[in-house]
Formats: sequence, structure tokens, C-alpha cells
Amino acid sequence: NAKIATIDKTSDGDRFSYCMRNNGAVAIKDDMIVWVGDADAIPAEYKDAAKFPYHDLEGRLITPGLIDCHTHVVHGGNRAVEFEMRLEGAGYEEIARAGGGIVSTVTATREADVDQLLKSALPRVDALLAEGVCVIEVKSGYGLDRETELNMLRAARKIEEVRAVRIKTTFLGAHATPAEFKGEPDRYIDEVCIPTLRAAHAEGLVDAVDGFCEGIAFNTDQIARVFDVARELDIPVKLHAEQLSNIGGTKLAASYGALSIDHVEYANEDDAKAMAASGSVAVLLPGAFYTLHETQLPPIEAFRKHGVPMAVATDCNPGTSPLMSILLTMNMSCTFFRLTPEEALCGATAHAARALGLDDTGQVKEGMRADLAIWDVSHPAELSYRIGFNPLFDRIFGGVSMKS
Ligand SMILES: O=C(O)CC[C@@H]1NC(=O)NC1=O
Ligand SMILES: [Fe+3]
Repeated sequence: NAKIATIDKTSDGDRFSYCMRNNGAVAIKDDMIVWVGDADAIPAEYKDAAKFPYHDLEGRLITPGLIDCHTHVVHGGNRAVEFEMRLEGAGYEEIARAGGGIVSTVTATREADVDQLLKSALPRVDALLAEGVCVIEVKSGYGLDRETELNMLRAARKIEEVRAVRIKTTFLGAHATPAEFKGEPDRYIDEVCIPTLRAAHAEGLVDAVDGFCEGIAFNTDQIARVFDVARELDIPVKLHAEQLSNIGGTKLAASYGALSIDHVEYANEDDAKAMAASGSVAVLLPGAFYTLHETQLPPIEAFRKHGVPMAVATDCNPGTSPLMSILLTMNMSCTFFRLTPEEALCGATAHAARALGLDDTGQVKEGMRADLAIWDVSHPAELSYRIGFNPLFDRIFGGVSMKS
């Protein structure tokens, strides 16, 4: 859990000082990053390799460790068959009738125990760590019954025990109405979702509360009942909103001071104003946009105009975003949504930290956690530019190099 002690002031990285350093070098002592800056500016005291086995990064780029602020990496089974059916022309209804959709993942998730859920999530977690990710947000939402929702969150917490990564958990009981409550979303919210939220909170499993506010999921009144309990328990909220239509989810979430509002393809300028007023982060999820062949673009210009911070995340889930690459996510956010490479990198670092309510990581700044990513690139735009290429040289988590 080392912190960054000193940032070289002479570096030309000031324009991106929150974000990146060129020609980087770090001095490490007792697993503590004691200095970060340009290789040619290392203070003489840190050049004593015996005392400070500093890493001369030979001109490589240093950025904050990346953050994936929206994932469903814990889940059972997969939806490859559904993918095949869709490509053979099956529509959403036919797939659902064949037992596809969220329901099929719920079935597979309920059949797994905590260790099986953990085991099946680890390859997805490792794919993210391999690209310099130091923080991962993990949601529940495929149990939709008390025990399985708790098991999902227990598995998410266990990831930190077996990997050098920080996990932030999110309760997403209001993801879908399970088959046994078909047509009765209100009864599901009252009899299962809210009591399970209370149980998960009592077990220390919940860092945030989320919901899916959409015509095919829950309306604003149902989400509000869940958010009222989150507020009572003093748990911050976030929301999947305006993904497929605009039913007022963004404004509702902003009224609760949501940490983030996610997807937001169908959000409008009024929504952007509400987000600016509440300080909510817009989390862009190009993987779902791509998988669903969506055509409605999020209101990026409105977010820029009103100063709404934008984050980017994989939304790694088995149905609409089976995506395990934060770098490809950054590339897609530029290519599909026209973010600049700097916005994309900030979206996977400083703004992603803010979407999780974290103020101790996501920036290369004194006092911040020494969560860093070291890249074999000479310009930060290369991180969003290439498609399917990983230039990571080293990942430093809490001051500890993964190469050591
Ligand atoms: O299809 C799935 O498994 C999840 C769908 C996913 N959940 C959500 O709230 N929006 C989505 O696209
Ligand atoms: Fe999601």
C-alpha cells in the first residue's frame, strides 16, 4: 500500500501531471515509490542503486494504474450459443424463449458456489491485470435470489486475497426480475432485492448500489425504492441508465447524487445538466454499444459542454459486452464515441477512480497510492490507438512491481 512520496517537478508532464509522465523513472525503497519523474532528472541521492534499486524505465511512459470501473466479471456460464443464434438471425424474443439472455446466466450462476464463481472469474481478472489494471469494480446481479447474490459478492471480495488488485463491489440485485417472479417486479424488489441488500450490507459486502433502469428491467419508482434503502444504509449509488431508451433513469440517479451513471447512450442535454449539478461521472461502455450494434451515441458534446467527467469501462458481462480489454475499450471510446486519447486515458484512470468514489488512486500525484502502469510507448495516444495490442512493460501495485 505504498504511496508516491515525490514527483519530479522538472518533468514536462505538467499538462498531464494527473495522468502520465514521459521518459519515466521511479525510485523504489522498501517497496515504497519514493520518486517518480524523468529518467534524466533523477536526484543524485536516488542514484545509489544499492540503497534505491530504482528502475530506470529507459524512457518508457508512466501512467496511473488503470481502473475498470464497471464490470460483471463474476458470473456463471457463458452465452456463446446465444451469440451464434443471434448471428443466425434469432431475435431477442426467440433467444429469451430458448432460455437465453440474463436468465441463462442466472441459472448457471445459481448452480455455482463461491469458489467456483471465483475460479471462473480469475481468467477475466487476469486479462485486465495484464493490461495494467489496479482497481476493478465487480457487480452482483446474476443471482437474483438472496444466497446467490451474496455468493457473487463474497466471490468478488475473495479476488483480493488471490490477486494484487483492489476490488470495489456493487450490489446489482435490481438487474432483472427472475423467472419465479415473472411479471411481478415490485414483489421481487420488496421480497428479495431489498432484504438481500440489507443482508449484503450487514456482511460488509457492498461498496455501492446499482440498478438497471430500462423498459426491459426496472422503472424509476422501483429503482427509487432500492436507492432509498441505499441512502438509509449510507451506501453510494450508481445506475445503468438510458442504455436502450430514455425513461428518466439519469435524472433519478442524479437526484440521489449518484457516483456514476452508466451506458447513457440515450441521455440528453438536460440529463447532462443534471449530472453536472450532481457531480456524477458518465461511464461510457462501448463494448455493449458494439455488441448490440447500437447506433445511438452518448451525448459526448453535452458532457464536455457541462463539464461532466467521462469514464470508460469494459462492462465485462457474458451477454452484451463479453469484453476483457480496457485498452480495446479505450480504443472503442475514441473510434465510436470520438473521445480524444487523453479523454480515454483519463476515463480509465482519474475519472474511473471518481466513478468509484476513490480519491487515493487514478493519478500520478504525491500522496496517491503508488498504483502505476509502465508502457513501452513514447506517446500516451498509443494506448488508445492500437487495436488488440498490449504494450504494458510493468504494473506497480501499491509500490510493488509485478516484475519483481
Ligand atoms: O445480458 C446480460 O447478461 C447483461 C446485460 C447488461 N446488463 C445491463 O444492465 N445492461 C446490459 O447490457
Ligand atoms: Fe453493466
